[in-house]
Amino acid sequence: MGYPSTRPRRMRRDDFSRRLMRETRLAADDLIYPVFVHEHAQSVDVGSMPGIRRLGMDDLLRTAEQAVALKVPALALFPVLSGDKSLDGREAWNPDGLAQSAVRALKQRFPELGVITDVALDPYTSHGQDGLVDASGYVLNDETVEALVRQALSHAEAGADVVAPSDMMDGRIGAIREALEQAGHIHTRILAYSAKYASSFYGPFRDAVGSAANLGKGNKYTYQMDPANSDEALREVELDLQEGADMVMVKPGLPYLDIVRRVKERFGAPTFVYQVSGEYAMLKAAGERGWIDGCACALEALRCIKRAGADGILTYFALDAATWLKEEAA
Ligand SMILES: NCC(=O)CCC(=O)O
Ligand SMILES: [Mg+2]
Repeated sequence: MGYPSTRPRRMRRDDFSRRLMRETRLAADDLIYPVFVHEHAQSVDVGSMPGIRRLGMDDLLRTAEQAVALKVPALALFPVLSGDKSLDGREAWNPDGLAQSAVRALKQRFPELGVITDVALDPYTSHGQDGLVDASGYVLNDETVEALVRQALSHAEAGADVVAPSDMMDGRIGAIREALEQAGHIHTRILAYSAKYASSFYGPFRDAVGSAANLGKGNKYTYQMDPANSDEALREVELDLQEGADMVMVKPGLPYLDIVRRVKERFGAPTFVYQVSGEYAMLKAAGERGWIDGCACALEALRCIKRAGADGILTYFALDAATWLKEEAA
């Protein structure tokens, strides 16, 4: 027999056999669209995230309509406050606050669209941290958890389908789950940001929600995870699942796919990935300069996140990607 004895290229030769042996598929069903909503009627561009705007209520509803039409299953809502920031972030659990009002408006118009809310204090605190701080600036765990419980309950009462604690306090999933059960919100899902790393890729997001100036030179190293760690992510995910999380998340995405793979293999739980603002900004910027094919690279990144083990992806490309996928299939 001649050399080579095996020819893997046979299966790659034609489109039909490439399609037959494709191991994973990216679909609109896999995508969650993060949206920024603010109090003003006019929408405003986010400079460091081309194509992304802080939405006024009308545009938020228009965006939701597009998501429904493209079969994107859910939106993740991030409020941008201009005033009302305080040391303890109390606006976070105002039943008539921006997030709560946006949830009500969305669920009323688009009951079939999943609405995910962010549970964390950073959009609401004058210091830009995700929780309450002591005199030295240290983020207090148990006091913060109490505030997060109030915030999560106010979201559930407004009609949120999923509450997503993104704060990384210890024990908050258990506390929120117990409070939801006691209040009769037995159907409210919890998407836990379980392995959220202290990443520099969040920069454009902090511009978008306007917490960058509040945070100043501060950092989140005392609660978000060290990018050097992997075993710690498994311990965090295990705790959140024990405490009652329905879904877990790894964040950011592309530089953390080893974590995604370990989490999915170890626990087999619904596992989500947040392709964060910095990842989006890099792809957009290089695409706009013509240095890469922005659309092809975005779809490739999303496919790789899926291949690593993600069941779904929070991505600022969600609507674009759903459109491109539709065009590909046509
Ligand atoms: N809770 C959301 C974030 O902290 C940042 C997400 C991003 O950078 O896109
Ligand atoms: Mg934890």
